[in-house]
Amino acid sequence: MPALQTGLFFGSFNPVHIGHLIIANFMATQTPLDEVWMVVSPQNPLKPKKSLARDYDRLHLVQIAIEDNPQLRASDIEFGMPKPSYTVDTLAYLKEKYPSRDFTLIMGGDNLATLHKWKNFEHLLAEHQIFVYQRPEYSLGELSGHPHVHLFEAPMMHISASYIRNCLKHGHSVRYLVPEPVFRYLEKTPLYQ
Ligand SMILES: Nc1ncnc2c1ncn2[C@@H]1O[C@H](COP(=O)(O)OP(=O)(O)OP(=O)(O)O)[C@@H](O)[C@H]1O
Ligand SMILES: O=C(O)c1ccc[n+]([C@@H]2O[C@H](COP(=O)([O-])O)[C@@H](O)[C@H]2O)c1
Repeated sequence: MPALQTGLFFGSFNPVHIGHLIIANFMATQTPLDEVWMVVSPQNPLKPKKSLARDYDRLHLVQIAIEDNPQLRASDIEFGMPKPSYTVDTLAYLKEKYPSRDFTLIMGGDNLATLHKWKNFEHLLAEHQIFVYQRPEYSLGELSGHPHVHLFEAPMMHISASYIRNCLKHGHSVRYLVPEPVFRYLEKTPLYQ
């Protein structure tokens, strides 16, 4: 049987928003990938931990955002691993745990531009394909010419989790910026006030 092609979309998802979901769905339906796992990172090595909601709250928001889509899955694989989360270590663990899957990394052009700062990025690139969606406001950097880097033009929303947290902090509505179940959950449970 051919290996299942699984895309890994890593992020803090603090909180998940429609910009993330548009990318996950695009990659699951318009590329050779069979499915996309949204991997919730407890701590990004290059970002401050400040204003980060608890791991399981962020995971729950991703779960309720995608529960009706069989091609998308929320993953807590990094919760039990050493912090901060280095992607190369997570991939080594996943490869061992799921030998019948091929894992491809999904990232935005902004992340590709700083990939040379990631732990063992040469190994990451040698072992895995990377599907990159272009973000018009960022240049791609030197690694965009690597044979394992594949560029895609996906629909893009100009929003970020920081913008959403800021709206919530000031009591502004985030309706339609996040999926409806996430909006309803955040109304009842003020994670970012
Ligand atoms: N609007 C968007 N469209 C496409 N990709 C996005 C968008 N916002 C974030 N991403 C990408 O999604 C991944 C996970 O992002 P992350 O969880 O850090 O969200 P963020 O919205 O960038 O958060 P923050 O504003 O807190 O930095 C990253 O690779 C990031 O580049
Ligand atoms: O492995 C690394 O060295 C590394 C350095 C920076 C970021 N990452 C991962 O990349 C993911 C997306 O990063 P970001 O900055 O867009 O939130 C996040 O899950 C991080 O754990 C990984």
